[in-house]
Amino acid sequence: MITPSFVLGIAGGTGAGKTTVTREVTAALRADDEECENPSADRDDLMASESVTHVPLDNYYADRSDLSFARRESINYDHPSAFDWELLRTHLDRLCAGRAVEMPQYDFEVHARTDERVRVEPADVIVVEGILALHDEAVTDLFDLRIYVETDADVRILRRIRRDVLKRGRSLEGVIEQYLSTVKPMHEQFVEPTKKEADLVIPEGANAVAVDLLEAAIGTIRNRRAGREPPAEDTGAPLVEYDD
Ligand SMILES: Nc1ncnc2c1ncn2[C@@H]1O[C@H](COP(=O)(O)OP(=O)(O)O)[C@@H](O)[C@H]1O
Ligand SMILES: Nc1ccn([C@@H]2O[C@H](COP(=O)(O)O)[C@@H](O)[C@H]2O)c(=O)n1
Repeated sequence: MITPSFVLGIAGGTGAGKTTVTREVTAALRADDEECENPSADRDDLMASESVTHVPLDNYYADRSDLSFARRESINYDHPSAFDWELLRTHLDRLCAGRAVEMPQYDFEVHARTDERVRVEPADVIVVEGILALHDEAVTDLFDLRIYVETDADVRILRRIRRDVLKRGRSLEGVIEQYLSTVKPMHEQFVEPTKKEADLVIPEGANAVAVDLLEAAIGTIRNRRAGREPPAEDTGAPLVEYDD
């Protein structure tokens, strides 16, 4: 049984780059862990190693399969009430206690959970990522480090149009209508204000400097907790916060 030693929360607006930051930090941490355990590991070994558990908030949209497609299409998915916070809290508590969860999966094309559940095992590091990852106090209290990814609204909507049309089965008109009616106002009312909860603000999504800093900070805290000496090059320097 693994009891996680570090829980990271990554919030930010739609299209900000949260998933990309999560992917890069995860790859960096897996590479670090694999290198410690197996200095000659190749890329396939790295992909197979599971030292990080990813918890996307998107999988915790409330199950509204009782509603018609038309009704589900009109839900405000950027309001906190769209999420099943209770299930998320239960699952995070279980993972933090070293127990596996059956994680729901979400299908954006039909605005509903799929029938599939994926068994997710706890790893040494847990990354919780989503637009409102820093919204719920009980969830935020679990985080050892809180990140807010900040990207200009025009860049985010351009990224979102491309993604929603290509990958989420949406029309251009639909994306624009949803953005103006709910995504933008909810971002301003609920998402952006969570920036003040963050320990670190990362501009533009993934960038090499930010990922290196995150990796070093997580490594320092994990080493300290495990009672290990930091590597020679690890200065234990404090985290850097980016200003607006
Ligand atoms: N720093 C960056 N520079 C350029 N494109 C980026 C950057 N970060 C993310 N992207 C791209 O923007 C899109 C949205 O990123 P994603 O990480 O999925 O955002 P989010 O999870 O916040 O919605 C993706 O196509 C991704 O490749
Ligand atoms: N059925 C749904 C559920 C959610 N959305 C949108 O997804 C966005 C959050 O995901 P990101 O990967 O962009 O962070 C959120 O802004 C919702 O509007 C949706 O369109 N349909």
